[in-house]
Amino acid sequence: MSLTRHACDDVETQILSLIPCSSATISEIFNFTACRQLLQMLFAIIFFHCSEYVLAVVIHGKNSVSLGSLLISRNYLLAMICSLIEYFIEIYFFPDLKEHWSVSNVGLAMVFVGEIIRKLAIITAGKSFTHLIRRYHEDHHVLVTHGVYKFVRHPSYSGFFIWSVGTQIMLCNPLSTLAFALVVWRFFQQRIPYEEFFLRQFFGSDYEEYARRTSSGIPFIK
Ligand SMILES: C[S@@+](CC[C@H](N)C(=O)[O-])C[C@H]1O[C@@H](n2cnc3c(N)ncnc32)[C@H](O)[C@@H]1O
Repeated sequence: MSLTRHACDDVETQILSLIPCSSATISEIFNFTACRQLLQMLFAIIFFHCSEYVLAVVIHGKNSVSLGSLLISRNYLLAMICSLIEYFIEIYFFPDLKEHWSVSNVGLAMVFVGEIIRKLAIITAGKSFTHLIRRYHEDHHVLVTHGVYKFVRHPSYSGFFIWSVGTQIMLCNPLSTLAFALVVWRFFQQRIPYEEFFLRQFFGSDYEEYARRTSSGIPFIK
């Protein structure tokens, strides 16, 4: 009986001795740097998705918009979760990596710039902008070549490219920065020719000429 009690006391002492240690570790992980970077990330994500949905409702009307306009896919969620896992592993094992504030601030600036370019594109294209690629021409779908579309053919994609890579630079996540750049680039490399196939069908030589004089807006994609 007294032996069992002794054993219990030992276990209790060991558990208690662990508590201050683990709370210190948690406060080390959630220091000022982590709180600021993770809050910035949270705001960037919430603002991006909510504003996509609100703009779609304002432009197309509530009845024509689904929750798909929040632009949250399974692969996107997976990518974001992986980037957070990278963040927590690195802040635990290499905390100094997250203290590169000049790098993180460049990422924050990219998030702002990317967001502005994307939203300018959506507002400029108005009803011609849909989250899903149109495969049939509709009367109100006109070729847009003014505003941000004067400078690049795919400003909303340029904006998203800058925004998404920016979120990872902001978190000082080297692996996810590289992975996001590659995956998002590959996604647009496949999507742009598909989208332009229909734009050429809808607008013929007008689109041909526009495409000839205007670059895509994504590096290494013609
Ligand atoms: C998700 S939006 C992307 C628009 C454009 N690629 C961009 O990055 O800003 C896709 C829809 O926009 C339409 N679209 C793309 N470029 C357009 C243009 N210059 N004028 C009119 N519609 C366009 C396509 O037909 C497609 O249905």
